[in-house]
Amino acid sequence: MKIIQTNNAPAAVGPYSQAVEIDNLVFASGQIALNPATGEMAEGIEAQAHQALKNAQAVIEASGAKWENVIKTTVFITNIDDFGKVNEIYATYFKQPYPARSCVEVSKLPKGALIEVEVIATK
Ligand SMILES: C=C(N)C(=O)O
Repeated sequence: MKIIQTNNAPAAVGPYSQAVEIDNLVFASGQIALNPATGEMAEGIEAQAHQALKNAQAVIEASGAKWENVIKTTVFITNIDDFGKVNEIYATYFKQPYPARSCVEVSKLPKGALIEVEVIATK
């Protein structure tokens, strides 16, 4: 098992690693829209979706896996009415054939985030 750590994504906001690699799989923790340079949360669902996806990509790339090799994602959003907006942005980060995905509405996310994105990739 290998722990992945990068300054190109926000530091963990709790007792977890940014990602854990085992065999040929990289399990990344959920990313919220904190700017890794400033620690500030992006504002609004669109900006948060971009930042959360960028953070997830930075973690995966820090592991040496390719973003194209993401196989499964989970998207947590605090308002399912944002589903369409999130899909539009999400689709710009992935090419077909898309990874498997679950998208769920949750009541609250850490630090008041509107979205959290979790990914699993192969190496
Ligand atoms: C942001 C997280 N991934 C967490 O708190 O677990």
